[in-house]
Amino acid sequence: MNTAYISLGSNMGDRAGYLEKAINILSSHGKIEVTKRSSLYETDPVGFTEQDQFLNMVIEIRTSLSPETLLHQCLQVEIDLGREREFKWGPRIIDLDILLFNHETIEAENLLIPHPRMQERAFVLIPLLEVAPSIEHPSFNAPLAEFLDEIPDKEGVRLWKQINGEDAYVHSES
Ligand SMILES: Nc1ncnc2c1ncn2[C@@H]1O[C@H](COP(=O)(O)OP(=O)(O)OP(=O)(O)O)[C@@H](O)[C@H]1O
Ligand SMILES: Nc1nc2c(c(=O)[nH]1)N=C(CO)CN2
Repeated sequence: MNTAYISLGSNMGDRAGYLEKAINILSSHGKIEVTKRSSLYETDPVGFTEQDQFLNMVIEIRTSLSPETLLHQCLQVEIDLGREREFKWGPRIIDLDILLFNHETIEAENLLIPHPRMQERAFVLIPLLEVAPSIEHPSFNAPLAEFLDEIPDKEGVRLWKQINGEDAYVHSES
């Protein structure tokens, strides 16, 4: 059985509803079990900044699927929910990125794992560290918490809805 981490984001329409639907569609696939889910974070857009704020979260899954089939399932969720790709880093009703797959590194034409930009993104690292506080980056062999320490724009990521109760990792703005 494989363990993987997936980042979900939405910045159009019923953002929380799209995240929930995406998780439901993934779970309805008999070979994907969602084992942990982070709180929801409202995040300032990174990259193309002239767009609405995102809701972001991370889930941990267990699956017997290969990384390629898991990617296919993630892309299928995006299609099922009606995502239209306007332009790279632009607004989207749903986006699913595979962050980590076991401790593997994969460099295929259509699939890069670990996700190449994950260690630069507070909107990824804060929810990821909530569900997996001591997880390491497979290529750098360093705890991902160390990368978060280096990111200057953490105030752009705010807790929106706590899912895991008092134990949730909460980035404090004060
Ligand atoms: N780890 C990964 N998870 C999801 N998609 C990946 C991954 N590695 C490569 N891809 C490829 O990226 C494509 C999706 O790119 P997309 O246009 O959604 O990028 P983006 O989400 O806008 O930007 P970013 O990749 O910076 O998050 C997919 O079709 C897929 O083939
Ligand atoms: N805050 C935030 N910014 C982004 C996001 C995202 O999910 N959240 N996704 C992007 C492309 O994947 C680009 N920029």
